[in-house]
Amino acid sequence: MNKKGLLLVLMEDSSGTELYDILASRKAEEAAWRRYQAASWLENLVGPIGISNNPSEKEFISRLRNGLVLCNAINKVHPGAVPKVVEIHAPLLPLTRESQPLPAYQYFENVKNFLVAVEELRLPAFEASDLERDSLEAGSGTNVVDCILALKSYHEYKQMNPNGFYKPARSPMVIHSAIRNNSQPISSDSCRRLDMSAACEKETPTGSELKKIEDLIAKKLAEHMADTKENMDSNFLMSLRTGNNMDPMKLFSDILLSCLGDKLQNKFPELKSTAKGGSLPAHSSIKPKEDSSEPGDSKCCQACLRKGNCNHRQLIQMQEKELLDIKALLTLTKREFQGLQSQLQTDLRELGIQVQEMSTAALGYHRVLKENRNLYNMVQDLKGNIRVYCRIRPAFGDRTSNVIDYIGDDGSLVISDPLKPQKDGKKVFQFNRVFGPTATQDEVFMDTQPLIRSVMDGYNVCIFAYGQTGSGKTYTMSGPSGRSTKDMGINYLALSDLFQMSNERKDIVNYSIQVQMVEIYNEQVRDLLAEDSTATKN
Ligand SMILES: Nc1ncnc2c1ncn2[C@@H]1O[C@H](COP(=O)(O)OP(=O)(O)OP(=O)(O)O)[C@@H](O)[C@H]1O
Repeated sequence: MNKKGLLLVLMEDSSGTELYDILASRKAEEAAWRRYQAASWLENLVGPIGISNNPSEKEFISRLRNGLVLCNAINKVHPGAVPKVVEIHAPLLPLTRESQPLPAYQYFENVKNFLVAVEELRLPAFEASDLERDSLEAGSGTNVVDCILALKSYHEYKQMNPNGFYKPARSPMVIHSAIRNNSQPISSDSCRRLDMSAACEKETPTGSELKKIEDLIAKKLAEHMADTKENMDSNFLMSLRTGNNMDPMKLFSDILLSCLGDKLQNKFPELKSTAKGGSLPAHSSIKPKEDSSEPGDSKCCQACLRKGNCNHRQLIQMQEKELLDIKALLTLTKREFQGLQSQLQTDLRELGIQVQEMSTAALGYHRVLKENRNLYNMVQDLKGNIRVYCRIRPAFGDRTSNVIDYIGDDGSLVISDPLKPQKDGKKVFQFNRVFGPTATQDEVFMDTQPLIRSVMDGYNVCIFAYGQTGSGKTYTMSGPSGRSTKDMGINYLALSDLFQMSNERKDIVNYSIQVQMVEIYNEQVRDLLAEDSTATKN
């Protein structure tokens, strides 16, 4: 079954007369309200026009028939819109053809000029004939009212936006008017049923009139449905067909909303809240956009719609975008962190390898050091565990005669006694090394110094001087008398070397150094550092 057929069945199933009366009553109320708005605005704009508070369509049209009020109004809204207005100086009485003081063509001039001006402002116009007939046809007054209310909207817009571009809004009533203009005219009798005038409001439509109106509504609804997508599903139609107990006005509203769908809701956002309030059937295929969101969000947006301002969806979208950015950043950071972790592990592995290599090198070094030490001490052994050096003290004063005949580099010493024959007077001695009278303290210590290192390696070493009185033992071992640091003897130089080497090896070996001073004199040993230095030991 096609849609038109469905709608016709629907209209027949509803109680026709009752539905028609309710529809007519609602439309009449709305038309009266709009006439009142148009008349009030005109009076505010151009002054009293002699019209009642609740004008009938006939009264309203008769007041505007000469076009004077309309021209004055549009000139107030848009100065100069109608350059030449035909003035009428007559009391404010209802104007019929008989009471018109000027020829009708002059009034027609005003109306024609007004309509031209309205066209130039791109506002919905009406036909001049809408004002000419005393017996009005259905919708004639509606067109005029629509035009005046559009002019009113234009005026209000221009007052708020002097330089703005006015885009005329189409209200459902304007749509209704347009439909009427494109359709065949409805009989004046039928139209009278939609009027609020006392003469018409109680009349009951005949069957043929009712059928005509029903056909017209069904045709227009079917045209809208054809223009839109499948806005009505079979469930909805079935429910309508069987919905005998439904409120007829609600039913009509549902049909309109279903047929016009999003197109109408987009043009008139206020219908969204109406639709959400229950006018749309729950099973309708037309769903408000908010229905797809969360319940809390929907409530929130309803509240915002009432305020005329809703930015929650935009905020949510922004937050979702930020969330995505943060997620991307987190992923990037995780990747960088993993890269750093991997790099750190590589560095640690390389460091471990280097430490291992250094440890191996250190072990090798210690092994080599030990070997070197062993070789060193072996050399010292080879040089002899007991070494004897000879130092010749310089001669003093008049004892200038020199008995030293020869000092060899190999430690040989030849002494000649001038008092004895040549052969018997010569004596040869052999030492490890012989230091002549000119040898310095440092030269003597140089040969002793390797033994100090042997001490630090754990070998026992003993150095002592032997000789007759005044031969220079004290001088060689301690140095010249007095506190001079110049020409220090072997004892001081050896101790200095000992502490220096101990300091160099402090990280490897902890040395403990003790000093003891004894004197061996006449076969007796005396502790020189003891408090009772007179105590002796044999
Ligand atoms: N190589 C030297 N050069 C210059 N002066 C020296 C040298 N050897 C010793 N003398 C001087 O000779 C003197 C005697 O030396 P020293 O006192 O050292 O002898 P000694 O062997 O210690 O005597 P004693 O056994 O009586 O103590 C000192 O005045 C000392 O300065």
